[in-house]
Amino acid sequence: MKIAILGAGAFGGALAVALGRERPVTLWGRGLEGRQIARLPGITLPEAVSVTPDLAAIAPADAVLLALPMQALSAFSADHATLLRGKALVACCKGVDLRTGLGPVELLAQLEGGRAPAVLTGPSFAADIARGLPTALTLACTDETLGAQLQHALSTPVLRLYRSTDVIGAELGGALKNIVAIAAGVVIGAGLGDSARAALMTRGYAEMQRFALARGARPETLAGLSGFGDLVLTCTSQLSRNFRFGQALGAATPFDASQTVEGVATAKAVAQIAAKDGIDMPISTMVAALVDGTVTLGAAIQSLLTRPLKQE
Ligand SMILES: NC(=O)C1=CN([C@@H]2O[C@H](COP(=O)(O)OP(=O)(O)OC[C@H]3O[C@@H](n4cnc5c(N)ncnc54)[C@H](OP(=O)(O)O)[C@@H]3O)[C@@H](O)[C@H]2O)C=CC1
Ligand SMILES: O=C(CO)COP(=O)(O)O
Repeated sequence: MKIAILGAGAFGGALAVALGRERPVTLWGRGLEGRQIARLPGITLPEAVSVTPDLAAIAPADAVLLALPMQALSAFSADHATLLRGKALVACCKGVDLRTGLGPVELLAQLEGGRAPAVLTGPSFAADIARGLPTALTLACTDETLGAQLQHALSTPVLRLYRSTDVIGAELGGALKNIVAIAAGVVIGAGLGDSARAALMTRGYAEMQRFALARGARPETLAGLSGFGDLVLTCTSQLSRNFRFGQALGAATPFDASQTVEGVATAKAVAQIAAKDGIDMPISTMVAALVDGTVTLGAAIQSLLTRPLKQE
């Protein structure tokens, strides 16, 4: 299976490093030249990685990994539908498209004549993958045969892929945990303490399950790497941009706007869907309001703490 990766940011670059240590792989990024990845300081791409700024160069690939920010995926895949047609597409982004309310797999499935798209998601910081540290991810695809082929093609001795057919559960776990990570960052930034963060994570997980199950996800997927696993990682590490963004919000300090923080747009998308479908999502709704500036930090905290007492 010939593999191409689209997007030479942190995650695309890290996947190229990991796979390129084992097999040939093509990495495309706009304006990409040389063997350094701007978002991965100190990392050099292995020799087996062919680097190109020319998208046509990925034409021979059988499998294409799309490591782009979620909000760029819809336009990008539509613009390059002809090139992507017939290939095994693997979404590597975490989020919900704000315009359509769709996840990455659902967006890619809209391309005509395509094979069942897959999603690669789970607890994995690009910096860890690029350093060759052990990582476990979920590869979800409704086509079991293709899923197994991708699992083997994309696993390495230190990058272990677990297979699933629950693409909705896998993509929603990765999308929703970013919202909770922003909220966890707010809790820590505002000085509310580790106990409050644990409570927030637990109630956030309940919220993730409520939303994902309503959309057809399986509970065990949410309890796996792509849900619970990534929630724990992202809510507890300073390496997470979503967590750091929330922390800055909670502490009222500046944050580098050039960073990709997927939870911002996804919180808005999820809050809209939850309101329309009548799903109780207090944390996501509050994060959406907070990032929109329609509620103050004090009011957001107060609103979550004064919800009616209920059974767990
Ligand atoms: N970083 C991580 O640890 C992990 C990230 N992910 C997920 O991977 C996805 C990508 O994130 P990440 O790599 O970290 O983000 P980065 O900000 O590091 O990189 C994003 C890349 O996408 C490119 N890009 C943005 N918009 C477009 C577009 N319209 N057309 C073509 N290329 C575009 C950027 O190019 P340019 O620089 O030219 O703007 C950049 O190379 C996210 O959904 C994230 O949640 C998943 C697991 C781990
Ligand atoms: O998804 C990630 C880890 O699994 C990366 O998290 P951030 O996007 O918050 O940096």
